Amino acid sequence: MMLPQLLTRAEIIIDSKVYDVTGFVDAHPGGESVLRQVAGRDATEAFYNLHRQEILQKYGNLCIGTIDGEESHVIEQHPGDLSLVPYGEPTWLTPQFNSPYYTESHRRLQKALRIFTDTYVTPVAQECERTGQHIPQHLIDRMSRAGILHMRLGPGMHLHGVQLLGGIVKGEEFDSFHDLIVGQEMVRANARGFQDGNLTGMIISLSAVLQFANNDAWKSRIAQEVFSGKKKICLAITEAFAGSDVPGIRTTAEKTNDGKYYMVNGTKKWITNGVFCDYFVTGVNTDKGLSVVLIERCEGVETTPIKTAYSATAGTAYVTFENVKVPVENLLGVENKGIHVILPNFNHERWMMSNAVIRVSRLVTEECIKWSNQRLVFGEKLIEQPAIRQKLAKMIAHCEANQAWLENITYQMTLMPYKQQSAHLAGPIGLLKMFATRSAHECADEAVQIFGGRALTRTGMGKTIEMFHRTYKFDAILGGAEEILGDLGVRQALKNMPRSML
Ligand code: HEM
Repeated sequence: MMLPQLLTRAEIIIDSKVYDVTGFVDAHPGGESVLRQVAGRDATEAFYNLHRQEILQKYGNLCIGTIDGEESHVIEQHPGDLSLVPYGEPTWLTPQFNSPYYTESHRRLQKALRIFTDTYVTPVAQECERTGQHIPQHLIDRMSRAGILHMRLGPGMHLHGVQLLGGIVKGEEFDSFHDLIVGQEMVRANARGFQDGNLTGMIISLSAVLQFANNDAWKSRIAQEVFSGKKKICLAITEAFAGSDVPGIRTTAEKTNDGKYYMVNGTKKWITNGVFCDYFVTGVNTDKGLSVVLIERCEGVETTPIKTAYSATAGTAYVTFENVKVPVENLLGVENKGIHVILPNFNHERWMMSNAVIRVSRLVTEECIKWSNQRLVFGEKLIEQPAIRQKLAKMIAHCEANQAWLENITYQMTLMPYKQQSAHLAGPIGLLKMFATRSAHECADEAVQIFGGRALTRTGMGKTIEMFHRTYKFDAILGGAEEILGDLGVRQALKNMPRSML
């Protein structure tokens, strides 16, 4: 329909608002001619067939007015808002549903963290993912002040007395469901390389220092430096020679004659955050077995970035230790019994990875539901195709099943003392992570088919799908490959099988 003469050739209407694109046509990523073709017309349908509402929010300065007597129909999302897309949120955040697990304290944390993530984390995450820059200090400082660095380690004494997000939740009341919320809210920044670059190394290594340091004053110093954001720490276990096969590592630590130092020699590979870390919680071979020592960056420690499928913002490193002198006080746990330092932390790491990939699978599903309702093909919306609805059904089912299983395991974590968790939950957590990444595989595959060519480009409407399809394998490999974890789950279950059942 041609619109009133008051529109000049470079003005268009989208959802009852008038945009003057005169100064924008040359810069339009979709080209100049498409805009000229619709100039002077209502371009609502053409626009939403190819763009998201967030683009209009970004280019809000082009809007010069609203058509008299008309109202906008498309909802604008603001920082902190819940998604209104069906299945866009887990059921506990869907008003019509109930949940036995979440208290007011959990809900307060969710709200505050969503605003924090939308406002401060997402813009930085998107930029770092694009440029490959490491996480900036100002964001680390802001997270530190809000207690987010403490929270990301999960429940524990380290949270006691800490003000969380300005005091809305007490450190003492923080449990595994708060932990679940922190993980699920922060991954909504939707930048897989940054997700790991955002100090994931700290989560999986500082916990070992807190639990196994042999000197309290030393432990407090390291913890204070890291929680304040002044120093960065990572876990250095895997090697070119040994991935999930931890006992196979070759990095050696030999005691000096005076017994005061270890001389460390060897290499580590795939070390998340290694490029920008000050401390390395490192697996080494001592004379009779595996030990874990904290190595401070010094002469003899070299880190080189490894190019991975996700952005360099993760700081993934190849690390070389050459005659590195490490004080024996930096030993964590007992010499030659390092496996007891490494194993307990695997549970939280695997649970945390499952938590994240389950939430991102939902985000991908939400993108597909939106796109299917937006995209016009052969004169009708994509969602009119039964084949598309089948794909969405499968994706939704995977997301819902995984979230329910995750919440069940998380509930057990809130009640079981630490020792019981190791005995009873290592297997179920392994199986959960295995299944969550199998589901991610299914969701990534279906999402690409739904988005078509746009799922193969790093910018534009399909960018979330492109990234997920390119990176979900990080979750299927890191922290224990699917096959290893499935096997662990079955072996642990069989340990508890009574002989009388034979
Ligand atoms: C205020 C109006 C508009 C703005 C601010 C705008 C902005 C953009 C931006 C930022 C992109 C890059 C893709 C992305 O990041 O998603 C893009 C792509 C594109 N735009 Fe626009 N656009 C506008 C109106 C239109 C209209 C009315 C049409 C068509 C009639 C159009 C056609 C296209 C096309 C064909 C692409 C390439 C998209 C693809 O291949 O997926 N744009 N636009």
